[in-house]
Order: sequence, then C-alpha cells, then structure tokens
Amino acid sequence: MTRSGFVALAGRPNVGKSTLVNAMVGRKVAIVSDKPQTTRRAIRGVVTSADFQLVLTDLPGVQRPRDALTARMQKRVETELSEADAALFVVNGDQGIGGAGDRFIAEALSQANLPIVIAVNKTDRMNHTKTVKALVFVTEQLGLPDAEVFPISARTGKGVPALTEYLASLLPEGPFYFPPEDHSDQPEDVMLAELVREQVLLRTRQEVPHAVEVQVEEIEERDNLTTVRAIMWVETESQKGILIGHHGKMIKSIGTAARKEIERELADHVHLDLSVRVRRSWRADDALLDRLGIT
Ligand SMILES: Nc1nc2c(ncn2[C@@H]2O[C@H](COP(=O)(O)OP(=O)(O)OP(=O)(O)O)[C@@H](O)[C@H]2O)c(=O)[nH]1
Repeated sequence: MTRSGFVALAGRPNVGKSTLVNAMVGRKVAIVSDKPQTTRRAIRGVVTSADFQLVLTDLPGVQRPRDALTARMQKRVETELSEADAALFVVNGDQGIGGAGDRFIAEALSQANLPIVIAVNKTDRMNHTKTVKALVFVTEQLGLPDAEVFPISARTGKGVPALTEYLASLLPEGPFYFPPEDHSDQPEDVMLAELVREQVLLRTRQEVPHAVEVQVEEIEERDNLTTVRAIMWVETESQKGILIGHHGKMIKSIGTAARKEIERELADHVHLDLSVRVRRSWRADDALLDRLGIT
C-alpha cells in the first residue's frame, strides 16, 4: 500500500524553503534567491518514491495582511494548512530563532491541528554547539511541544533524506495524486514567468525585486523554435528605467539568462520577447492579480 498526501511548508522569508523543496524533489521547481519573499504563489513540489508521494506546498511567508497581495497570501496560508496532512516549519538555525516572525508562524501552526515537523536549516554554517543549542531552543521555546525536530542543510542535502522519510511516514495510506514523472503542478506560463522573475531578482536591489511581476502572454511553437512573449510589470518609470538599463544592457542580460533557463525547461530553441511596462501599484490591483494567477 502506498502513502500520499500534502505537506505545507511554513517559515520566515529567506530561511531556505525553496532550496529545501528543490533538494527534496531533486530538481529545480521553486525559484531560489537571496531576496526575501520570493515565493508569492503556493508552488508545489512532488516527491515520489516507490512507496510514497509527498506533495509539498511552498507557502508564502506567513505575515499580517498589509495590502491586497499580502491579504491573499495570508488567505492562501490558511487554505493550504486546512488541506494539508502535516506542516513543515523551516527555521534558520544560523540566525536567531524565535523572533516575532517565528513566533507568529508557530502560533498559526499550533492552531492548525496537524502533525508539525520543524527543520532547523543552514546547519552547514553552524558548529556542533550552535546546532545543539538551536535544537534545544526549538524544542523547548517555540510553543510547539509535540513537533519533531530535524537539523538539516538544504544547501548540502545533509539530513534531508531523514526528514523526507519522516514526513512520508505521516501521510495517510492512499494512491498517488500525480503521475510519478511530474514534479510540479504549475501551469507552463507561470513556470516560465518565474524563470524570468528569477533573473530579475538576481540583478536588482531594494524595492525593485518586489515591484516586479512577470506575465507570460504567449507561448508559440513553430519549426523547432518556441517564441515566448513576456511582460515585466513594474510600478514606476524609474523602475522601468532600471530594468531596461543603460543602452538596454539590463533587459538584455535578463533576457539572455532567462532564455537559457527556458530553453533547458522546454528542451527547445527559444526566442524570448521581453518588454517592461509600468502599472502603478499592481500589488493592490485585484483585477491584475487575477490575471497574473495569484489567487
Ligand atoms: N548556507 C546555507 N544557505 C542556504 C541553505 N538553504 C538556503 N540557503 C540560502 O538562503 C537563501 C534563501 O533561500 P530560499 O530557498 O530562497 O528561501 P525561502 O525561504 O524559500 O525564501 P522566500 O521564498 O523568500 O520565503 C538563498 O541564498 C539560499 O541559497 C542552507 O542549508 N545553507
């Protein structure tokens, strides 16, 4: 009999959730960057072995609603938790655990009535004493006394198989939800848009990364060439200027790098037609959020 089910990932921005999903799935499904709050959508990774299938929901950072975007994120968190079989709370062992952000999440999880597993991540940056201290703190101070705690490094993979096995043991018996060859349930246009956004995040700073949303308008396949038309939405003319860059250098660099990633994803030659458009305050614009598929 196989086991299958859903595990909701929670954790402050930047603790390494996306990296962990990639490590568990064994390939790149969620985009990774060093900018907080990369993940706006609940991206799923699917880990399939001979006897279990574990569907990971990479939750956006749990936070108090501030605008239409974060309010949607918060609602998504509650929905995902209510549909999950277990929750995986990732904390950054390398930096102080137990701040307001961690406590807010711990509180949300303690109300969810689910088995909770805590992964203390980034142990590759910690010595033995620091690791032990972090494990003791998490066990005793986070207000989740029944949670099972695992030290891991999402980056090196250390501790990840043991964590995966334990999570799998929490799943109910049942048939697989996805064909074993599937790794993600994201539609193709969203997947490709995220590959473009990843390149923007790697090249921009401060408010720009969070002001950019990418929309793939068209994917057209013809004669061994796939043409992808994408728009990078920003909120101000000056952000548009930054994304275009001096003599178009920035948009060229984003486009070249994103095209390579998209070619790898589609296993085809790709022409990427990339443009920048200004739409003031898209983050508060419900109609645009709907069109971008952020539910
Ligand atoms: N040293 C070390 N760095 C890590 C580890 N896991 C993640 N990182 C780094 O931490 C940063 C954030 O990782 P992400 O996976 O994007 O974090 P996240 O929690 O998904 O972030 P959001 O999606 O913004 O909430 C990246 O620079 C990663 O390379 C780890 O185990 N060790």
